[in-house]
Amino acid sequence: MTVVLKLGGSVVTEKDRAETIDGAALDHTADAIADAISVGDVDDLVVVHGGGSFGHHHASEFGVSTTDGSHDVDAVHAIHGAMTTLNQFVLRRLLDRDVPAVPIQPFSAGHRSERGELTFPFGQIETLLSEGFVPVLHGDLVAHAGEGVTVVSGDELVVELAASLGADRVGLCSAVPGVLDDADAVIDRIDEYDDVADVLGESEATDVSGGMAAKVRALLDLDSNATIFGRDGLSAFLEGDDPGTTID
Ligand SMILES: Nc1ncnc2c1ncn2[C@@H]1O[C@H](COP(=O)(O)OP(=O)(O)OP(=O)(O)O)[C@@H](O)[C@H]1O
Ligand SMILES: C=C(C)CCOP(=O)(O)O
Repeated sequence: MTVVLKLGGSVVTEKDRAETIDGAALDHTADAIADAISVGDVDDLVVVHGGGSFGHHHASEFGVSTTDGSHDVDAVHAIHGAMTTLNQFVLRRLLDRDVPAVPIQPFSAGHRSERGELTFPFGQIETLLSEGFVPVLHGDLVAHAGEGVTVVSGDELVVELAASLGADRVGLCSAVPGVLDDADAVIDRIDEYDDVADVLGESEATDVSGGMAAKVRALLDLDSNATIFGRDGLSAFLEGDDPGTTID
């Protein structure tokens, strides 16, 4: 069973305070992952984490998004540097619980064409999985023809990974319990973007990659189902349930 799990930046960081980890949430998340691996609920797991107050804060300061790039070398070091710092925090929490987590830095691997299409090699991830590791990727910057560098969101990586690895389960853990309707109730299932377009917005925090609207749009393009759930749904998702919202 191959599982791709995105830990939203809004879960693992305090998204409104620059470069601030949510230590308790990170502990809870790492516990849930370690438990799922130790009881055999998950064998092949790829983790992707988002930017939260590390990536988005710096990306916004330098005016870099998934489409607007920069040639400023300081922007590269600030944004990519913050993401590798966050990645170290996530890895440390997993390693402390004996999860064989290893880093994959998208900046060193992927690139975009002038049209913005992402190319990302997955051979190293497949091989690491078959050798028993848990690759941990993150939203990052990538080289972008004609733009310098742009942001690659963790959500984009999840979609590419799920398709390339033929993932059995895809989950996005975010700060909200699922996609919410206009009365703030969790929508159980989404199969058409237009059915929910009116309630989908950007993130309430600083976010350069499009918030919930971009997530739903990207996940609808996947052949397999994906699930969007909150912190409390993580263990249930890893046990095989579908908490929150299923994107068909
Ligand atoms: N209909 C909706 N239902 C739920 N959340 C919504 C909706 N519309 C907008 N949002 C916003 O989208 C946010 C989730 O997107 P966001 O990109 O912040 O999540 P994330 O993936 O956890 O963070 P990051 O991008 O840092 O990884 C919610 O916290 C909320 O502010
Ligand atoms: C802002 C950066 C560098 C990463 C964005 O990744 P996301 O939080 O998954 O959208």
